[in-house]
Amino acid sequence: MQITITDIYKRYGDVVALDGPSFEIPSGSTFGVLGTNGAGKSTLFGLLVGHDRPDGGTIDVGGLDVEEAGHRVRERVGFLPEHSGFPGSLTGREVLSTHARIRGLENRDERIEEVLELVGLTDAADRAVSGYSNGMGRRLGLAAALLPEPPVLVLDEPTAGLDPRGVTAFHDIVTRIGNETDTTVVLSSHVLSEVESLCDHVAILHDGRLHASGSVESLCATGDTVTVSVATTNPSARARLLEELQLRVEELEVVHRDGSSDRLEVRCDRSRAFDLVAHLESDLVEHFEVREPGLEAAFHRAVEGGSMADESAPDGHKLRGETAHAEGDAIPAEVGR
Ligand SMILES: Nc1ncnc2c1ncn2[C@@H]1O[C@H](COP(=O)(O)OP(=O)(O)OP(=O)(O)O)[C@@H](O)[C@H]1O
Repeated sequence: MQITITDIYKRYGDVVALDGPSFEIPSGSTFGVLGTNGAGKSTLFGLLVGHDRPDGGTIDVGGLDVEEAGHRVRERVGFLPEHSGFPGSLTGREVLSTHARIRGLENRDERIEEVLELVGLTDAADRAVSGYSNGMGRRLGLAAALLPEPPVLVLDEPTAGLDPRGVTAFHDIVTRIGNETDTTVVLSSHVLSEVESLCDHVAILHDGRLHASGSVESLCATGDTVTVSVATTNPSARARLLEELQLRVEELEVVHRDGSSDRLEVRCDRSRAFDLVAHLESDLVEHFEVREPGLEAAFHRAVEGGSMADESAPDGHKLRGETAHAEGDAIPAEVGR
């Protein structure tokens, strides 16, 4: 089911949370909404699932306007909010049974078994939710969202706070949903590697504005830089190597800034990559890895490059880059994992 977002505005008092982004979410895609903290992702999701009303613009879900046909749209959209909680004394199965009753689902027992199996909670279904781990709680929330077989699934930071096993389990479920159903999955995340592996399309928001959207493949293909990760022999070797590289390689950008570690991550123009690698043949270096620009580079380019509205501004007042600014160390720290 296709979703079309057109010139959507939302403000909270003086804060403009969404400043007119427009983009399409293709039917059946797994779509990532990316952005810096406060970019407007959760606000957008709140509007998309009909929990809140926009101050301007429209969101169309499969031909229905969210504002005009709120109830019918909500039937089409399963939602896993960023924070969800269930009464701890109920078992997982009882939680789902309550949700199914509220939704008026037929064949409810059968469907409950199906979603329990899909999210890997069959064995834990009769345990009280108070004993569930964080990851199990998230999977139960996903099961509840999936119960009515919605054609659209919206997941707000679904893996935030999960341990690596929980993250992997969640990824497997989302991949399965993507492969085995026509569901349009819309998710937000700060972990770019996660979005790159799960999603086929993305939108990048910053300060409530759209900075890029399209297929992951097309966004990643436009990079002209390479990233080099270097493990040095110790932190002082790291400092010496960095000093040497900065002297010898033009326009070197340091991606990983932690001076107390022996790891160094730098980015440079593709044309300088040979120079860079030549200087890594040194006894300061344990090993290194050269990476093609991925979604991480596309994200930084988009955030630093200005919004799409700036590019198309007819009066020329809003020049590319004028309104956008990188938020110093905060961006690599948040998204560069
Ligand atoms: N209920 C609210 N009242 C006031 N301001 C709000 C409210 N909800 C969001 N905002 C503000 O709107 C902006 C967008 O917030 P939002 O939560 O949508 O961003 P986000 O991209 O989801 O951020 P994060 O990645 O940190 O979760 C922020 O400046 C935030 O402080």
